[in-house]
Amino acid sequence: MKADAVKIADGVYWAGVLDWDIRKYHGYTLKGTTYNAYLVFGEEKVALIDNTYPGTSTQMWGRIKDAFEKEGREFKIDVIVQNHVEKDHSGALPEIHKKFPEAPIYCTEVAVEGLKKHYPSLKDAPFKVVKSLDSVDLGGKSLVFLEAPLLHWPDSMFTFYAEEGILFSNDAFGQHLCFTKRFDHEIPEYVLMDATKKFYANLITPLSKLVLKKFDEVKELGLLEKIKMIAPSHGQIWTDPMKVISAYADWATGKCEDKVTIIYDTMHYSTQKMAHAFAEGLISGGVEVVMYYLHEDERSEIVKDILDSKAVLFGIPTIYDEPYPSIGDLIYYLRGLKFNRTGRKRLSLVFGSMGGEGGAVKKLAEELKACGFEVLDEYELYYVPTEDELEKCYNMGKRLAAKIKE
Ligand SMILES: Cc1cc2nc3c(=O)[nH]c(=O)nc-3n(C[C@H](O)[C@H](O)[C@H](O)COP(=O)(O)O)c2cc1C
Repeated sequence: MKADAVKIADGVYWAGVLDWDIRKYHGYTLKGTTYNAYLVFGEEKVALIDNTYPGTSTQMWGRIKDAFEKEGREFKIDVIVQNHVEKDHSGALPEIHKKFPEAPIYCTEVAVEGLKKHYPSLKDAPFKVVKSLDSVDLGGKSLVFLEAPLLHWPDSMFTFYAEEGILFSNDAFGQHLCFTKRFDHEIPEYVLMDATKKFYANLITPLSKLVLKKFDEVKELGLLEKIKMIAPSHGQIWTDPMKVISAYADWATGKCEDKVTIIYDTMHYSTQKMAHAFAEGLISGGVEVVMYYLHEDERSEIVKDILDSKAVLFGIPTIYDEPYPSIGDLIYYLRGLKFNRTGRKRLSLVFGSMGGEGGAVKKLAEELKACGFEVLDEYELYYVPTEDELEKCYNMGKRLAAKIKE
């Protein structure tokens, strides 16, 4: 298929894939994404950095051929860089290796095993294991590697094109967006930052301490000021790298807004009434409120708002002596995401309605404490809330708003 490559710097091209159609990816809701592959043309060698999801390579090959035509070079990839094992970046590696069997595959030691397990046809491929600050010379241009274990998988690494200051960061700094333009400034800023926040919340939150450590390491190596562009493996390319670096630093250190996320579910709408009364109290106290109804909303959107909320309220009714089960999906997710690793214990209130012994609120509060939330109060009431009971919710919301704004 014919497809155009996009020149992003002198001798550097985006040759990735626009996936218009994907709507769910490991439980993450999205409206399309891109798999960003990049070509770097040195005077002697050409490197391909990362590739695309299995079965989506037609577009990528079209763009690769276009880039070679634009550069007037013989169609030959000399160096393959695989920053990360995950299939959305490595799915075309077996085809690339088949076409260019002599080209060494640069990756971390852990990645070799992972890639061979994913793609048995690579068992005799010429892997070249790299460590931090190893480099490959393309002729007048060099690629420097930086291991990034657990950012976000054990095999992850970054590749830095030193002469132009381009950091190929793989998943770090990415966003699940599918736009026709490739650069940060070519799409609305709110859309870009919202998608970046969602990506951080869902993929980077538990790694927050490692993010800060990596920033220190990059600073100590004197690389931070050399980064002129960040080219991630999903979404837009950052021509303003400090914008996303400082956003990551804020999220990693638990910087939050005067904002509360309320998450609830309900069977007969009593817990919903409570949620709305809490919201009114919070709004009256001057904080922003975001509301999620678990019956309709899903976890990858919810955690995006938890990331910059100082408090999170959970409302759940009792069913068969237990919390209504939709909350279980979120609780398991929150356990894994470990929001307290951002250096902030988010405040919480837990509430709900019941019709007998109840108990859902207490059980949920215990779960939330185990997930690192500071549960300030619990409020469980019998069946449909009275006006007085709703006023109590309102007042609890207002008091929480005052505490948040202290
Ligand atoms: C199938 C079912 C099972 C229930 N089991 C319990 C229970 O074990 N203990 C209890 O206190 N209430 C139980 N209830 C009562 C609800 O908790 C009560 O109706 C509550 O007001 C529902 O809140 P909601 O309107 O927010 O859904 C049950 C309700 C239903 C529909």
